[in-house]
Amino acid sequence: MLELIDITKMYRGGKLAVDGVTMSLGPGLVGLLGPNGAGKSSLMRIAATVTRPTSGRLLFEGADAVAAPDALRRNLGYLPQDFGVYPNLTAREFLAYLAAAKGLSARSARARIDELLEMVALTGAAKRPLGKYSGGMLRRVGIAQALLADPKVIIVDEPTAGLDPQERARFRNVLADLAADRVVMLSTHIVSDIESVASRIAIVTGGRLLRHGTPDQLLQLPQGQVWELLVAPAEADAVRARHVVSRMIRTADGVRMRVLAAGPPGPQAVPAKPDLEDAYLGLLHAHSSPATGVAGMAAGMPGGAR
Ligand SMILES: Nc1ncnc2c1ncn2[C@@H]1O[C@H](COP(=O)(O)OP(=O)(O)OP(=O)(O)O)[C@@H](O)[C@H]1O
Repeated sequence: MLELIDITKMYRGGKLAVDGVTMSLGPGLVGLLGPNGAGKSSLMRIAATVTRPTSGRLLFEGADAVAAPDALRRNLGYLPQDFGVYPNLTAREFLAYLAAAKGLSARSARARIDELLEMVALTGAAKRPLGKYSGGMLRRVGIAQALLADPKVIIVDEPTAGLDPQERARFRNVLADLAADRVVMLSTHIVSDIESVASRIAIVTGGRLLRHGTPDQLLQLPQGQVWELLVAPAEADAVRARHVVSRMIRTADGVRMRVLAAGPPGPQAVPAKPDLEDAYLGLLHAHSSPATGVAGMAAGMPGGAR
């Protein structure tokens, strides 16, 4: 439904924020995962037709959405990272104002706003001024405004930043429901934000798309290369210097470490079942240090995902 073809974005001053990204998105939730500064917001602004790419093509239902963005814009809900509200308006007034700006009639706007407030669990708070809302409630207003025109494509930029775990979970569930028959693109630098809800995950760093695949395909990458071991506190630094450590916990018995390595990182190491955090860290490491990267992770990906 939405295709990005060899997209690049070079800002004034020469910063290459997006470097040849190609991805094709159909219904489902795609999680754009990458560290700060990876180019996620730039890519999302391009997909939302807010910024023009320096080169490359953006197609919506096969038609050029850079030269003629209106068809995509009519079908788009976008929640930018720096979403602002009018603090003196209530949620209902704010949504009514935006609905009018989008050209919805007052009557259909009223019905739609009721439906959306219910969906994001804000019906009870709809008459309170937005200035009195928590961060999580404001994000939910942000999602409601993105859904006003019942879009086919929903783009949300780091929507869970600053939310508590309960709000994060609620937000994830709302987006997962929406993704049943829509394209939902969500960016984050936190693996757990998307691991339970994304049908596909795109890993980006330095403006490049490292991998785009299903969670199962990504999980294949560190297969056989994840280990757990318990070391004395004095040995932990040496292990960290040699290997990618995806987790470590200090316990009464020593330091329990989870390590990515082609072979056992120590005599007591036992193999562990890879998770997405392992796959993500392994890919980032293989990209930044291809010579020492975890075996096979810089090369092709099983399942043909890219
Ligand atoms: N308008 C701009 N002008 C110049 N450079 C920019 C501009 N916007 C972003 N950049 C730079 O482009 C790179 C990618 O930024 P971007 O915001 O797209 O990344 P991100 O992955 O969304 O990061 P974050 O999670 O920190 O928002 C960064 O180095 C950033 O400083």
